[in-house]
Amino acid sequence: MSQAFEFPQGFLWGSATSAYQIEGSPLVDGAGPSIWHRFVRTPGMVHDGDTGDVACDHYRRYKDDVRLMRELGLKAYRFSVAWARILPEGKGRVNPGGLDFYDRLVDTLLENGIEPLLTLYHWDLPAALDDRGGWLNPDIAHWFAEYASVMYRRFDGRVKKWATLNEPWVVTDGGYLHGALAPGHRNRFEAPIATHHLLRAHGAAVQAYRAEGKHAIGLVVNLEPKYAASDSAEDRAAVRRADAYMNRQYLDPVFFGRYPDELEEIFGEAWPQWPAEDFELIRQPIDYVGFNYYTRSVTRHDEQAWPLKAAPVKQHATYTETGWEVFPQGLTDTLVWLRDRYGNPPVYITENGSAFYDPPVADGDTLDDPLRVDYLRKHLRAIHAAICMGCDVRGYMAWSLLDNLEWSLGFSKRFGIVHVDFQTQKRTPKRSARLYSRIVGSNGRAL
Ligand SMILES: OC[C@H]1NNC[C@@H](O)[C@@H]1O
Repeated sequence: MSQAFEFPQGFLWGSATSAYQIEGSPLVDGAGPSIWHRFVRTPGMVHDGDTGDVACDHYRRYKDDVRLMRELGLKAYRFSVAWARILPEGKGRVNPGGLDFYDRLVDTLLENGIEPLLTLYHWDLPAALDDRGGWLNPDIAHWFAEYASVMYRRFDGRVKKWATLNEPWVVTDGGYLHGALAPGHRNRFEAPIATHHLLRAHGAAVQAYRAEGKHAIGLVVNLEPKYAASDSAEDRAAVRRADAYMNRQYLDPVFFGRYPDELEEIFGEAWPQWPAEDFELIRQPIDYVGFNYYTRSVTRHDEQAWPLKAAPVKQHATYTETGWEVFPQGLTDTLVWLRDRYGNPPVYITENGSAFYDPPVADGDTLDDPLRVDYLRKHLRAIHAAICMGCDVRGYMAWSLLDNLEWSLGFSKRFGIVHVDFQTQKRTPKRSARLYSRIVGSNGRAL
């Protein structure tokens, strides 16, 4: 092992999942339906008609999965809570059965020396709130803060790292602009409204945490660095629009209390004006940034590309099964960008991983996944390089612990470092899991 890639002492090594993608049992023990429980039943919206009705059956198998994390030597586990298990109607009546499940999960993690990192919202809005307009209803900031407070009071003694939202950009772009994700709207007037209400909900939940919590709370964003396809003014302007829309649209309001100027250019008449007090709520200081990294985009001007007038340019490179270029340098570049633009905030890589075709499970207890091994090694080295440049990166959560439901792609794309046979629910660590275990155990020296 080399000292070349040793990470700082206390660097937090773990893995990540989300409720709807792995739990199954969506309506048991008093839970209410989520918008994904509905969306997967919309013909044609999810690959092969796959649903989260069973998924990885984690709701019932969580003890085995925690044992698997312990055997891999993981120190932390990032998971999300299904809001509709806690508040079946999204607000008002609290469901003891839902709280009890997450009690069991958190206690099992702690008994196994694994730190829980809890995300309050990972896309599975209670359907009852969607019936009231969901992220388009300004009252959702209060509904979300009410839900968050129920969770803080129950778990803050055991959970020390909270996140309000996972990837608000995906919620808005997928759920309200392009319609590929729940609730499946395609409306350029709704998208900025959903964005703003997501940010207000984030701020309200952080404000509630400051009144009730004693530890750390942050926001998880997906960031995708944009590189100009040429040095032309058109392509550089396209990069600015794409970067504003995907990367600065959420962090600028949180850190600066304002949206990037490019968004009014992008949305035009559909871009609302918001009252100043909203930004005072949104810009509540956070304790860390959760950064989900997968890929970059080489971007050119495209007059026909709605609404950004920007389009990706394919590269001569390795691409994952989800069509994402493998580009570890983008992770280093974006960490440096975060350091310089937002004052070097503490950052946890809350998701990073890759979907590649996995051959059928080999005999014995490991499945070979060379492309994912290569992706993992190169991206961890990219993080190490950023740390050496002074970026305050404090942890890494591999996406994902398990193969799971990749939203509208169903079970067709496998991100897990552990293979799941969805017929038998058998878990089989892949070679990437074995490597990751050695990296965790040596704090990076095995890289
Ligand atoms: O596409 C891979 C992952 N990206 N971030 C959000 C997760 O829910 C996805 O599975």
